Amino acid sequence: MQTLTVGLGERSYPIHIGQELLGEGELLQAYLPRKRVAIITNTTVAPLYLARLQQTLQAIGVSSVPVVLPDGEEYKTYETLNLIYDALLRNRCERSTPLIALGGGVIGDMTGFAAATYLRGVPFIQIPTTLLAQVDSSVGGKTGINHPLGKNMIGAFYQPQLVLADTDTLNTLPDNELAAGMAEVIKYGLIRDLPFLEWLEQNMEKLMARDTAALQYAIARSCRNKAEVVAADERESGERALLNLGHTFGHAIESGMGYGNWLHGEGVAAGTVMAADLSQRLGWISARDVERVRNLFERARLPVIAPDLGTDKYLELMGLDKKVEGGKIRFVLLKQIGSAVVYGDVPPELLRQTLEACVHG
Ligand SMILES: NC(=O)c1ccc[n+]([C@@H]2O[C@H](COP(=O)([O-])OP(=O)(O)OC[C@H]3O[C@@H](n4cnc5c(N)ncnc54)[C@H](O)[C@@H]3O)[C@@H](O)[C@H]2O)c1
Ligand SMILES: O=C(O)C(=O)C[C@@H](O)[C@H](O)[C@H](O)COP(=O)(O)O
Ligand SMILES: [Zn+2]
Repeated sequence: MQTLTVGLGERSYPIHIGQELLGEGELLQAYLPRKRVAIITNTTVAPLYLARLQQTLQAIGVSSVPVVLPDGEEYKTYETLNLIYDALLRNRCERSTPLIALGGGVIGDMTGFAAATYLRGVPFIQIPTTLLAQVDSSVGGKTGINHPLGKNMIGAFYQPQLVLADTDTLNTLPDNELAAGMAEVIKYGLIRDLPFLEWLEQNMEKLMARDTAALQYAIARSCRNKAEVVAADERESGERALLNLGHTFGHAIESGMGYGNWLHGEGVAAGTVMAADLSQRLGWISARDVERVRNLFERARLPVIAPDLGTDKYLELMGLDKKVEGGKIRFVLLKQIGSAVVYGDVPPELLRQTLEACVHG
């Protein structure tokens, strides 16, 4: 097992990464003094891992209230959030009752937001079971739900007390979901960790074949990158925005195509190729660099051609991005491979060229 820390003063917390952690009650014990928790999960993850977690909790004398939600990005909504509140109230969960998120990023984001708001705040623990959640969404405290007009539009910054990433849970993850997580892994290399990007280029086939040691290394290195960024800029007043590489385009793809039709990681992959294309049009990176980015996503079996929503639709959807300032869209772009910046002065003509070029490959 490897342990990292997200350094946020008295709100600092550990990330434990390793095999068979769902059975390690001692890692949870200190966070459950009142011996009762609510486990928020979904209809896919519950049959796989709920009983195992409940057994582990029982062994340390902790009882649990399971809350099993419908599965899918299309359920990351106000209505589903309300199902969590209903269950917590019906079961008389108190301020001292921690919530455990057992699942992927959708469950983690919604559980975190429920924890931030139920009784004005209860403790929560992340037990991420997808690659994406283990490398990204379980760390850093961005919580929330979607709005029909835009991704993650309603939410709060609210940190978990503990992240427990049991890499064995990835054994049941479908291939396309493994690939989706890889998009965020590649992101860290592109924005701030060139040696990691080079390692990914050397090891992508091993990772996609689920080599245990390679996956464990990639998860830990991703978490280290994310933890450093979050510790430096918890509420995204600066550097944290770099974690949004590919997301301005990607979120537009997700909402424009209808939530759940493109996976988040798939939107990020195609969106990152668009960001690379735009960076090239600005003269910052070369055509070979763009090809390098495209090639790595392809090797991770991710889409590199964006859906043709129409240029005006893209512009409308991206106009709702959370990074918009004074009506101007601010993009995360590549100054060079391994180094990103936030840039708000993209000439409209170049943006249109990218939107037209990237939907045709
Ligand atoms: N808060 C953040 O910082 C942050 C970061 C990145 C992404 N996100 C959000 O995370 C979400 C995407 O997360 P995701 O990719 O984990 O998607 P997800 O939560 O929808 O999970 C993907 C699918 O895998 C299933 N699943 C989960 N664990 C499994 C397992 N071990 N075995 C088999 N199936 C399993 C899920 O039920 C679901 O069907 C998006 O809503 C995105 O906006 C948030
Ligand atoms: O943690 C962050 O900060 C990120 O931007 C991580 C992203 O991968 C993630 O998709 C996040 O939810 C996007 O944030 P948003 O503020 O653009 O909704
Ligand atoms: Zn993301």
